[in-house]
Amino acid sequence: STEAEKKRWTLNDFDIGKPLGRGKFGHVYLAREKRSNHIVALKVLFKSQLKQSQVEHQLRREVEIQSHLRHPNILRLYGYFYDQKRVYLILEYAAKGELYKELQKCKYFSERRAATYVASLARALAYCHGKHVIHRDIKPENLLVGAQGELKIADFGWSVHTFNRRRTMCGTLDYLPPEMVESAEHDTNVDIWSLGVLCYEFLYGVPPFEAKEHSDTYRRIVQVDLKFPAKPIVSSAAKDLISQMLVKDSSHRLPLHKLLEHPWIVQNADPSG
Ligand SMILES: COc1ccc(C(=O)Nc2ccccc2)cc1NC(=O)CCSCc1cnc2[nH]ccc2c1
Repeated sequence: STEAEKKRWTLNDFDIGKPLGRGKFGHVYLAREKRSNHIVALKVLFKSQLKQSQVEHQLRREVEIQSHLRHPNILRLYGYFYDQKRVYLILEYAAKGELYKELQKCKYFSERRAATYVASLARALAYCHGKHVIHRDIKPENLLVGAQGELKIADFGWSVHTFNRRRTMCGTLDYLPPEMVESAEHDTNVDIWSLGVLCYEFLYGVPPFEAKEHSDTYRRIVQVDLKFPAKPIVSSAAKDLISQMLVKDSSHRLPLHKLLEHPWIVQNADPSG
């Protein structure tokens, strides 16, 4: 681990800048580490709220996992520190912000842009699975964009924030695979399903099983009621890839290394990611 992990950081090591957003457990600020002038995102969590939600162990486990993850498409957790009332997470700052805002702005992405994002996420997930880390909750709200336009899985504390965000994101179940909706146990193949849902949303601007009522979304997911709209026009190669990922039996979903060899990815993804 680098010196960043070992050092005992304090708030005095940072100049605090503008707020970047807020979650249930606290706010995130742009910050600059004074000695190195390194720009980071400083996430401030209130111990009182962590305690009353019994998530301290969750946070400790997550900090432990994140401190070993090093991948260009996974947002870094450089370190953490705490004072009397708060815990501070020193996070990588993604200069181009939240992907879902970009998706809302341009409705849907070109096939090249979608394939480039899907390929970089597949590489990041393969890296995580290699380290036995799964359920990197990959939906647009959890993806940030770095200075060079590269995607970063930001992972807002998946089981905590996402639950919180899922409720605040008007309770979307859209990204859950059948086995999670049916609350069976899940494995790394849940991430293939979520990546398939994401690929669909990148290309069509809406998730594949969207419905007005929760119960309808639930039914569409467990029945894998997959339909491709006539507009926007999407290549059959893209539809073929999505159809191989959104498969009910998790063991029959296209594995990540096969995804990276799929013609649609090979022909459309920018290799630099
Ligand atoms: C590795 O990442 C994380 C690791 C852990 C946690 C976390 O809170 N865990 C937790 C909390 C409580 C209980 C249990 C677990 C959160 C993140 N990541 C984020 O929160 C991303 C947005 S903050 C950063 C950031 C960067 N770059 C930006 N550019 C524009 C906005 C923006 C925002």
